[in-house]
Parts: sequence; C-alpha cells; structure tokens
Amino acid sequence: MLASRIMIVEDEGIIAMDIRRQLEGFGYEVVATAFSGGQAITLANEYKPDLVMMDIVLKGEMDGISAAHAITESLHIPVIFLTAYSDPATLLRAKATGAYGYLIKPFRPDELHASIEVALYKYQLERKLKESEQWFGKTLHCISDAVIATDAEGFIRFMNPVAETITEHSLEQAKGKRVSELMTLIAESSRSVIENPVLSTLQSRTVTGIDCPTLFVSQSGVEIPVDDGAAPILDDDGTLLGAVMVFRDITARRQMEHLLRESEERFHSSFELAAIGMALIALDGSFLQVNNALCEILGYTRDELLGSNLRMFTHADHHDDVINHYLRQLVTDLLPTFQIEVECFHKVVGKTIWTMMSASLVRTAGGDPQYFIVQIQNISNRKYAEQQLIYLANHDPLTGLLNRDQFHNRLTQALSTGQRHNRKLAVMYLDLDRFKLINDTLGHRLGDLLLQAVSDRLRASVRSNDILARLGGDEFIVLLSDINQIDDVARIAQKTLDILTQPFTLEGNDLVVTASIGISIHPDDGKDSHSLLMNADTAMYLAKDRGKNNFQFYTLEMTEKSIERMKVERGLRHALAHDELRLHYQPQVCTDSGVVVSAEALVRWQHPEWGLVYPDRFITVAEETGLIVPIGAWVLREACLQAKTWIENDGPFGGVAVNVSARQFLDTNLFQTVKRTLAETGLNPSALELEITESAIMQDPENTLQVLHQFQGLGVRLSIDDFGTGYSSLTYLRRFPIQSVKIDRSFVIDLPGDEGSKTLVRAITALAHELKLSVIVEGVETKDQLSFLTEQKCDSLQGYMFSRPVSAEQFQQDFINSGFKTYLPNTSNDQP
Ligand SMILES: Nc1nc2c(ncn2[C@@H]2O[C@@H]3COP(=O)(O)O[C@H]4[C@@H](O)[C@H](n5cnc6c(=O)[nH]c(N)nc65)O[C@@H]4COP(=O)(O)O[C@H]3[C@H]2O)c(=O)[nH]1
Repeated sequence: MLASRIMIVEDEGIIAMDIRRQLEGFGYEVVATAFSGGQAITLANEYKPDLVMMDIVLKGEMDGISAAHAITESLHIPVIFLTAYSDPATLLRAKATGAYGYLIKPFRPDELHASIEVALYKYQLERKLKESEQWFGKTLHCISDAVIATDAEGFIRFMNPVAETITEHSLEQAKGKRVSELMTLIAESSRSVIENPVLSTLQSRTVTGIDCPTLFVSQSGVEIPVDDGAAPILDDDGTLLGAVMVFRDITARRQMEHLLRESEERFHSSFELAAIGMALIALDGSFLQVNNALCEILGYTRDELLGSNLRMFTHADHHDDVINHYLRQLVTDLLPTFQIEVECFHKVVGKTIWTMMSASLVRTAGGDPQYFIVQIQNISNRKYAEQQLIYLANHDPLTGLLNRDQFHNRLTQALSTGQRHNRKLAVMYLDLDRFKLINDTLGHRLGDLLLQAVSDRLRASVRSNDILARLGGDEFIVLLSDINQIDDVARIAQKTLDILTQPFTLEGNDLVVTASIGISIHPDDGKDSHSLLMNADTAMYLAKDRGKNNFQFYTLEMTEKSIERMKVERGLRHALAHDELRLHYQPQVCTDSGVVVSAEALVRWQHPEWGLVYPDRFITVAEETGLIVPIGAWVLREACLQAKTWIENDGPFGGVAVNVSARQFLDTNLFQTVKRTLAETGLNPSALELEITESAIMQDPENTLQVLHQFQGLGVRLSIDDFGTGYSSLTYLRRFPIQSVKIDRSFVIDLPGDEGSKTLVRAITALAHELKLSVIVEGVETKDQLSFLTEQKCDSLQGYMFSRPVSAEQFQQDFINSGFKTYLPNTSNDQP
C-alpha cells in the first residue's frame, strides 16, 4: 500500500523538521513543507497531497486558517490545524473551514498519529458518501419518471427535474410543502379528487398505487394523465423516514393506446364490412376469425367455418401449392405476401368457385409467426369469362371441336413428342362430299346441323388421345397419334367413312353423306405440321378424284400433281378469258348405214406453251373449281352454232352430243343456259344431245330426274355416258327420260375376244332396247369390234376406227363435204 502523502505548513523551521521526522517515522511521505500561507496554496496545487498539517499562526499576511480555507475550497484536501492557541474564536474560525482535526501544541507523537489516521479515514468516508450521493442525485435527475420524496410527516424533501416540470415547482419552492399542496389528482372518469398515494403510504407503511386512470391537475390547471404510486422509506430498523412517490406523464402512451384502439376498431370494421372475404388463419390453417363476405362466398355459417381448416375448402389440386408451398414461404420470410388463384369448394355439393386468395403473415413484436391474414375474392365470373374466351379462341363455335390454330399447336406438340419417342403419327384430312349441294338446296341451317351431327359421330369414333378439329366449312381433321402400322390408319379411315354413310335424320330429312379422306404420315410424308397438313389435303383431293367416299394416302408424286392442279386452274381461268378453248368433233356413225349421223363435241385447250391440252388433264380441275360451268356454257354455244351450220348442209347429219359433267348439274342455271343457247343459236333442241355420265346421275338421282324432265320438256335428247361403269339402278333407268345409253370404251377394248365383255355388251344392248333406248358404243377401233357390235345391233358407233376427234374444219372436210361416209382410222394430228 502506498504511504499517505502529507504537506507540512509551519513557519518555525525546527518545529517543521521535527514534525517531518515524526511523520516519516509513522511511515507517511512528506511531499512538501511550506512556511507561509501563500506558499502553502502554491505547493498544495503543485503536489496535491492527501493531507495538510497547517499551523494557524504563520508569518506574513495570510494565516493558516485562510490558507486552509483556500486549499479546501479549491482542492478539497483535508486539513489538520496545529496551534499553540486554543481560544474559542480561533477554534470557531478553524471549524468553519471544515477542518478534519485540531492539535494543540505541544502534542504527543501518538496524538499526532491518531489525528492523522482519523482525518484520513473521515475524509475517505465523506468522499465515498459524496460520490454515492452524487450518483443517486444524477440517477434521479436522469430518469424520465417524476420522483418526489417526503419526510414522515409528508413534507417534501426532494424532487427531481421531471417532478419540477410536471408540478411547475422548483425543488426550492416545493421543499417543506405538503405533497398534496403541489399535486391535485382526480379520477379521469368521475373527475372526483383522489387522495395522494403518499398519504396512504405514510399511513399504511406499504406500497400504494391508484387503480383507476388518473389525471394530474397542475397549478396552472393543465390536466396530465399520470400513472403513479408511492412507497415508504424505512430505515434499517423499520422506522418510517418518509415516502417516495414515482409518477409519470402518460399522455404519449394514452395517445398511442388511443391510436391503437382506433386502428383496431378501424381494422375490425373494415374486416367485418369488407366486400371481399377475409379471415385470420392460424399457422396450422384453421380459421380464427372470418367475416360475413367469406361466409357468403363459401356458403357456410361463421360457426361452421370457425374451427375448420382452410384445406377443407380448397380444391385438392391446390393443397400443395397454396397451403404448403406459399404459406411456408411466408413463414420462412421468402415472400412478404402472395396472391394466387385457387379453386374452392362451396357448401352446395359439387359446386366449386374460383377465388383470388391473397395472404400475408402477422408476426409478434419478437418476430415470431402469429397468424395469416387471408383475403378471398370470388372471381368465378371473371374466371369463367376467361375460360370462355380461351375456349372460343381455341374451338370452332359451331361444333365445339378444336379450330385450325389450336389444331396446329396440338399437332406441333404431338410432332415433337412423336419425334422424341420415334413414333409415327397420321393426319387424316376429311372433306364431306357434296356438302355444298346440301347447303345450297336444304339451307344453311340444316347444313350447320349436319356439320354438328358429323362432328358428333367423328368425336365418338376417334380414340381419346386422338385430336379432332374442324378446319372450316366441311373440312375436318383427325390426328392419330401412336401409330403401330399403317394398316391401322386405313382401318380407322374406313371405319370413319362407314360411320358417316349411316343416314342422318335432321329435322325430318334423311340425309346420306359421304366423305373423302386424305392421309399423310409423319415422318414419311412430312416432318412439320404445315407439310403434313398440306399433303393430307393433297391426298384428300386424290380421294375425290377417285370417286369420293374413299380414303387415299399421300404419295410423293401427288405433290407434283397438286402443283400441276394449281397450274391448270390458273391456266384455265386465263384460257377462258383469252379464247384458248377449242372444240373437236368425233363422228358418230349409224351402224346400219355406215354414215355419220352426228358428232360428239370434245373440248380442247390450245395452250400457248403446252400445245393442245386434252380434257383428261383439265376437266377434273375444272369440275373441282367450278370452272366447268363457264367452260360448259362455252362448249354448248360453240357446238350448237357448229351443228346448226352442218345440219343446214342438207344431209343425214342430225345433231351434236355435248358432255355435261356432274358439277354442271349442280348448277341451278344449267337448264336456263341450255334453253337460252338453243334460242340464241337457233338449233333445233332435238339436234342437241346431252351426255351425262352414269356416276353423275347416281350422285343425286332425285334431283337429276327433275332436271332431266325439264330438258325433256325442252325437246333436248338425253344420253347416259360411260354406261356400265357405275351402279345405275334399273328402276331409275326406266324412270329417266333418256333416249340412249353409251356403252363405255372399257367394255369394247377386249372385244370380241373377252367373254365377259361380250356378255356385258350383249346384256346392256338387250336391256336398253327393251327399254326402248338406242345404244351407242364408243371406243370402236377394230373391224372385229365393229362386226361384233353390228351383230349385237348396236345403233351407232364412235371410235378411232372411223375417226379421232378432229377440228371443225377437218370434220367439215372429212365428213360434211364428203357425203358423210365413214373412213377407216385417219391420221389426224389429234393424238390423245
Ligand atoms: N382410246 C380410244 N379413245 C377414244 C376412241 N374414240 C373416242 N375416244 C376418246 O374417248 C373420249 C370420249 O369422250 P367421253 O367418254 O365423253 O369422255 C370425255 C368427257 O368425259 C370429257 N370431256 C371432253 N370434253 C368435254 C366437255 O366439253 N365437257 C365436259 N363436261 N366433259 C368433257 O373428257 C373425256 C375425255 O375426252 P377426250 O380426251 O376427248 O376423249 C374422248 C375421245 O377422244 C377410241 O376408239 N379409242
């Protein structure tokens, strides 16, 4: 332990040395010796000793008491006076300086030692007390609560600055006053005066608080909400020393509570009255609170919902998504909030509603998840409208089948899947035969009904993983995925055709429709959706070409054919407008006389680049595109004009035969066209023979019959072309107002060697004659054929044996100008 440091102030050098010696003998360190008051102050400042031994009587102006006063005041160093004088006046002055000891000279060493130790101890004690007081004082000054301490009688002894501010009194003003003089407390609700808790505490010696909300009324009349209480101050032996009251201005807290209450009320009323469903949901998904709107949305009562779990109302598909995934993201703070569409169950069994669910998480002040606030809006109407829009965008409104765009999408998807798994797909392009006729004759309404009925049948016939679409008009498309073998596709196509040929009964009409189907196979016939569709379409045209009501697969050469078809179509339009069509005539010879009695007009196309084009290259295209109607009208007029001039030559030549195709028969103006042409050209109607193929007649026998009767009334001759190739019913043959049948070339070609052909020609001739019809045979090329047909008494003959079809000039020259005699096959340039 360090020795205490002492300074000696003594003007007598010997005494000073003696004291120094004694002090050092006690183990103290003498840091300085001063001989005057002024020097004492200077050295005390310099050395800051722990204690000063001060002689009162000093030489010079300043005595020891004054010097001690200065040192104590400025440096707080304890001083022990040393003096030979002990008169009361001096003692009083010395005491006033707060001296720590007083030694009368001469003193004994033990007196000196004891005085020093007592002084140092007292000084230490006082210093600690002072520090402690300062600490408490500062604490009371710093705390935000108001503190008032009274003595046991209730007189104020202490107030901290906060109490001074609230009571509007300084400590000095308040000291000695009763606490009730400074503070008036009233109950907030009743406004009656409340006894100050200090008084109760002094009486009861226990802690006292005020239960009700209290207002402090200040001297100036300001009312401050306070929270207060008092506690007794007891000393160690339990004696009551006073009371301490602690109170605080709770205006801010009140305002906060008020705001909180208001905000809670606002929340509750907006929660209850909200137009959208709202719920507070526990972390496990159970409803804690629900509003009316939610009850209405889900169809349950409040009681039914409370205690139930959100999961019970959400559609199973959404459980994982909504409840587990998104709510977990809120809890783990990955999302602040979320909004998703959820399908919910309604109380009505089987009814579901679409909702927009938004949720956020409420946490405690400590950040722990507490509950979810969930908003649920019924968006069923919007959702259904959206679904409707999507449906309309992807479906054909008439049949409900997928539309073209959607089919493309599905096909593209199927192709990529097919490519991945190396599987074949088939695209079936289906077009109804003669649909336009039904539409035109029976009306669009029935046409629509038929399309719906057809789509129903198709729907029933395809497998669940096949895709069916309507491309528009009477065109349907089926995508067959997962094809094992091509034969399966053929079987499905045939089945589809069979299903369609069953009659449809629509509004009392029995309708029989057939279809033509074109099929392309992926990847053989195309790798992408566009080429597959195009090639199936091409194949469909082939099916049409091959008599309709059949299916055809796409082959590579068909691409060329379709390109050719497009070129021909474009060229034909040009040909009509630029007079490129020509008529050639082939003589028809009377079997008995061998003279030319008539001619068949056959159209040719004098193409500027292709040369002379024969009908087999363009008639089908003309029929498909409808161009056959204007071409037919041109042929008719040209043939009538020509026939009229040849008839006027006054010979056996009696008329001209003109081909009328099935498509022309569908044209409602055909009869008027023929009638007008005859009138305009002046040709006798009986000099005109219309050749109608057997298959054309059989497409719609009832309608044909009507038109044929009109022609009969006009006096025009009618003939069935290509007879024997179709399936004419004998009943019809009898009913048709025809004059002749033309036996097809295919039955002549193997005559007379082939027994079958002979039998057929014999039978047709006999039958026709039986029905009083004349028989003309085409394709006669050889003498043997001629003699067989002559034997059979066929009425007239046509064929290369007599002449190829030739130009009008050639015909004029060969037959008209030459007495109508027939010739053996000529060498005209008309080479089919
Ligand atoms: N091998 C062979 N052939 C013979 C013989 N005698 C005549 N032919 C050919 O047989 C066809 C007879 O005409 P079609 O059966 O009415 O068959 C016609 C007809 O269906 C159609 N066609 C021709 N012109 C017209 C027309 O103006 N209007 C319509 N709608 N179709 C026409 O085109 C088809 C083909 O006409 P073309 O090429 O002129 O062919 C003609 C003619 O050249 C023969 O001894 N041997």
